Amino acid sequence: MADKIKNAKIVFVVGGPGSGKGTQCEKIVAKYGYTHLSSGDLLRAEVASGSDRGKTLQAIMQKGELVPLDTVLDMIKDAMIAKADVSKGYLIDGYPREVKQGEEFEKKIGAPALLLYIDAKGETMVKRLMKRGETSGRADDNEETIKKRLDLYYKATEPVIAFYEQRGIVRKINSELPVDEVFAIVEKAIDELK
Ligand SMILES: Nc1ncnc2c1ncn2[C@@H]1O[C@H](COP(=O)(O)OP(=O)(O)O)[C@@H](O)[C@H]1O
Ligand SMILES: Nc1ncnc2c1ncn2[C@H]1C[C@H](O)[C@@H](COP(=O)(O)OP(=O)(O)O)O1
Ligand SMILES: [Mg+2]
Repeated sequence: MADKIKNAKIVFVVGGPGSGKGTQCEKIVAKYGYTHLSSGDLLRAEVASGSDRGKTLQAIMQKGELVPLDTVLDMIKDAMIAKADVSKGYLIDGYPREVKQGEEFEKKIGAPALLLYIDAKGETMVKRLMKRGETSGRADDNEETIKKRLDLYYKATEPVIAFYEQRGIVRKINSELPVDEVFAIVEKAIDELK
């Protein structure tokens, strides 16, 4: 595995629910042609397939909890391998959500070159998610689940940022700004990778 993707940069995209991870990843794909892998999207695809595994996942996600580490890591790994021949870079969006996920990823796949920390205030994230919930059809974009996701983000995911800060690969992105202004900051971080 490490061999197949050795020349591709791995970028972790971390931030709270509704911070704007997916929005910025789309723009990175458009400009840089990186492969975008959202753990949430991969999980929702499994749910949509109607499989038994999907049903179990759906119940966990609806409660705003984390699905088992092995499930999500295997999905990401398979998706990375499938794109290995064409990828110059990978955006790993929504992963790691806890320090242990980062450690296991590095054991099985490789080390990230950069962590984009998409940062917005709690109240901003709640507002955006409530708005997104009007059209997203996502079972977890409701007030009760949003609150749980936010709590879990502060408890489990923020330590991930501190963990990678020690390694000097974290770039904090102010996601309170309009989308294009946020992207201008993101571009600088990606350009520095080259
Ligand atoms: N910089 C921004 N300013 C205003 N709204 C934003 C910004 N970034 C994202 N949004 C909106 O907030 C919502 C959540 O964004 P999304 O990219 O889905 O976040 P995440 O993937 O982190 O949950 C979306 O409806 C999106 O259009
Ligand atoms: N790395 C991961 N580990 C465990 N569960 C995950 C996961 N990534 C996503 N999930 C599950 C739990 C999340 O509440 C749900 C939605 O994730 P998401 O689509 O990344 O949310 P968002 O983009 O709003 O931050 O999927
Ligand atoms: Mg997202």
